[in-house]
Amino acid sequence: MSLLHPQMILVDLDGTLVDSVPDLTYCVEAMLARLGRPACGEAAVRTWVGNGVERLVRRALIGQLNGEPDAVEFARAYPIFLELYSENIFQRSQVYPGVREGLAFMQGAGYPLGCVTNKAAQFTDPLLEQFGLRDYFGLVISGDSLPRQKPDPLPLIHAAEQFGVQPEASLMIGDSMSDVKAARAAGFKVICTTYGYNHGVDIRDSQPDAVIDSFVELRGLLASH
Ligand SMILES: O=C(O)COP(=O)(O)O
Ligand SMILES: [Mg+2]
Repeated sequence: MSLLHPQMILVDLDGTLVDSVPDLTYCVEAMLARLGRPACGEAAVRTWVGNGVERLVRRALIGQLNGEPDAVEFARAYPIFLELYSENIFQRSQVYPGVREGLAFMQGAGYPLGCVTNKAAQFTDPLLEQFGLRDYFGLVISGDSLPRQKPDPLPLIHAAEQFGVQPEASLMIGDSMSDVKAARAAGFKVICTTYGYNHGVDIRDSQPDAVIDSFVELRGLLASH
């Protein structure tokens, strides 16, 4: 592939910048324990992350990706999870190797950067701040910032408008099929990480424009001006 030269780059958070599943698992399992239910294990949580914390809690209650839990049980469980996660956003989570180098490269090359996540804003901001990542981004859009989240293209189109850049001149970097679907629907190019969370499916099946094992590989894919 020839070097990409977008005018703006959006980056996903969970599974792309930060391995947040250890904290999410801790909170899901603590919630299940309070409800008198057995633990689900980290491997399952890894396949359930990506569509926001509300979907994560619904999936944990039914023990699978698709379907709906009992409404009364969900109404009991969700506030428990929110309380737990607000106190355990970053304690067990880590920035993936190569991410800081990749962000510094993109910033140094003059690319305007935004973060677009399905994570709720009350958790996004402290997580980015804690790891010193917030200042790379001129714009942060969370899962509840707009009426619709990824895979809907709305957050990507909104971000392009805010930066004053055409979607066709924009790039999304993410880890899941939601990132690819949102990017395609918005008219963005898309690069995916191989290490993130994609519901247990190989992200190559979604045919992103390129895949990377680490953000350091962005040097070889993006023009450095
Ligand atoms: O489901 C989540 O909260 C994670 O969302 P993200 O991968 O869009 O950051
Ligand atoms: Mg993600």
